Amino acid sequence: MLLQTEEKRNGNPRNIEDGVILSLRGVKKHFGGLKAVDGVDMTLNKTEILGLIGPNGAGKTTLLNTISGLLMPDGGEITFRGISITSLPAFKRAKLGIARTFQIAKPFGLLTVEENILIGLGCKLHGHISSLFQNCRKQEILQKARDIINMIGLYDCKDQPASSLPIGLLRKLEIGRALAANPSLLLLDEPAAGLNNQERNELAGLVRTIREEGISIILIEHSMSFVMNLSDRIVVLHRGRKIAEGSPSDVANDPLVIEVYLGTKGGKYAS
Ligand SMILES: Nc1ncnc2c1ncn2[C@@H]1O[C@H](COP(=O)(O)OP(=O)(O)OP(=O)(O)O)[C@@H](O)[C@H]1O
Repeated sequence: MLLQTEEKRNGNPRNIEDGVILSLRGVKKHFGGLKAVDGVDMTLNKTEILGLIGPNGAGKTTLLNTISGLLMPDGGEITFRGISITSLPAFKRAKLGIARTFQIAKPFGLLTVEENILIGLGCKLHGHISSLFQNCRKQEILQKARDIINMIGLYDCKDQPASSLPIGLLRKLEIGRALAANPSLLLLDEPAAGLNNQERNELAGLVRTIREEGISIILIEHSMSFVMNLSDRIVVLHRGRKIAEGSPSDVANDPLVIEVYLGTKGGKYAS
């Protein structure tokens, strides 16, 4: 098995409700008078792909940031694998198994694809990259890096500097770097933005493979075909509030979602 999730490492996960890996209750994040996230309740099931959609400025990235710990919520409770993480800093959430990608991929451009993945593995396993090259587990770590590189489909360019990659491959590398942290929850912020159809299809295949490895996924995306085809369930945000939740077709048929976000393009996903 390529990646070991917490469940696979430890047998039964600690103390979590049946099937639920992440739970948000009344989560709020305000910027001055702006209620960017305004009391959101949400759950994520194990190995579920949850699409998070809504108009620009709806609060999607802000909500993701409160889950990853980049932002501390101003109210509410976030539980991950049965543990309250509401006030934990980002690095502690990462240690518990939450990894993310950003809207703009920022790899170490001068380093190769493989070195970028090794940094993720080194930070996870040893705390500092320099120790990676001295320790006796070098072969094992290199093998893990190769496994991840194979999984993201970048083996042929593993020795190329990251800065030389086109955007479709950069997005995969960004995901590979997140996988190096051995997460059980992966947060993807607009991974398909700017990709052509072929790149999107490849990315969708990768996301499905990651789920098959036992990893739960929250996916923010404006590409409706991408998110509707991939997601088991969709949550719709508008002005910081959850306005709808359900299967892709339920959400596509929801009059309020059609009014504030999907418009007529929702019809295609309504069957
Ligand atoms: N650090 C910040 N300081 C002040 N306002 C912010 C900050 N971050 C986000 N906002 C505001 O919060 C609101 C929600 O932003 P957010 O980026 O979460 O929306 P979004 O749904 O992800 O939008 P998009 O689809 O355009 O990425 C917006 O009005 C945004 O301008």
